[in-house]
Amino acid sequence: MQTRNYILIGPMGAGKSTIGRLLAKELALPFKDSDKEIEERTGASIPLIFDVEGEAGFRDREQAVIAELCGQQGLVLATGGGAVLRAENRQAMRQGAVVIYLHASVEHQLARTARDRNRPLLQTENPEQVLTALLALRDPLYREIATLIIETDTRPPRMVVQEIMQFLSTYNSR
Ligand SMILES: Nc1ncnc2c1ncn2[C@@H]1O[C@H](COP(=O)(O)OP(=O)(O)OP(=O)(O)O)[C@@H](O)[C@H]1O
Ligand SMILES: O=C(O)C1=C[C@@H](O)[C@@H](O)[C@H](O)C1
Ligand SMILES: [Mg+2]
Repeated sequence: MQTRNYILIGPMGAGKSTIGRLLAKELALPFKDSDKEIEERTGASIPLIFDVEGEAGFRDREQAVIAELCGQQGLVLATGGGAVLRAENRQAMRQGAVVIYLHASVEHQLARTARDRNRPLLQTENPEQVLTALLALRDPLYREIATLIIETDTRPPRMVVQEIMQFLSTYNSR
């Protein structure tokens, strides 16, 4: 049962990194964060990678990391908000994994990302407009590969984890 991967997808500020870490503790599985993994392997921050290589360069690095981590077993993996953009990533992520879409409204995404300068796509005059456009484009892609969708606007991280665990208790015993 514990050999499958548990993959968190969803927009910036949905809580993938925060909830992924807590969920990994609950499941007693190793936790990986594709954004962190990219930074460690590149030896550069995400903003610097975007500056030097552009978003396309970042997406190439992201694809390589996702392919490798999805090839492993028994991980909890928090992905970046744009990891679903490439069909190759969607295919790799849905392969034998439980894919959990953490949903958050633009209002909550905005509040949760406001003070963090580490997200290059939001360093603009109007982050609300950017988040709205990104969610419209990506929401169908998140839904396409989701095993489970959880609303995070009204639930603190621990409650989100509890809900995931409740779902898994029936899903894993099928
Ligand atoms: N359910 C929640 N309720 C309130 N605050 C939350 C919730 N989930 C996460 N947060 C807070 O929102 C901020 C962003 O969370 P986090 O970094 O986990 O998002 P993310 O989905 O990993 O974003 P990214 O796609 O940019 O990596 C953090 O400060 C975190 O504490
Ligand atoms: O939503 C996105 O496209 C991104 C989200 C972050 O997790 C990082 O992967 C990066 O800042 C891009
Ligand atoms: Mg994250």
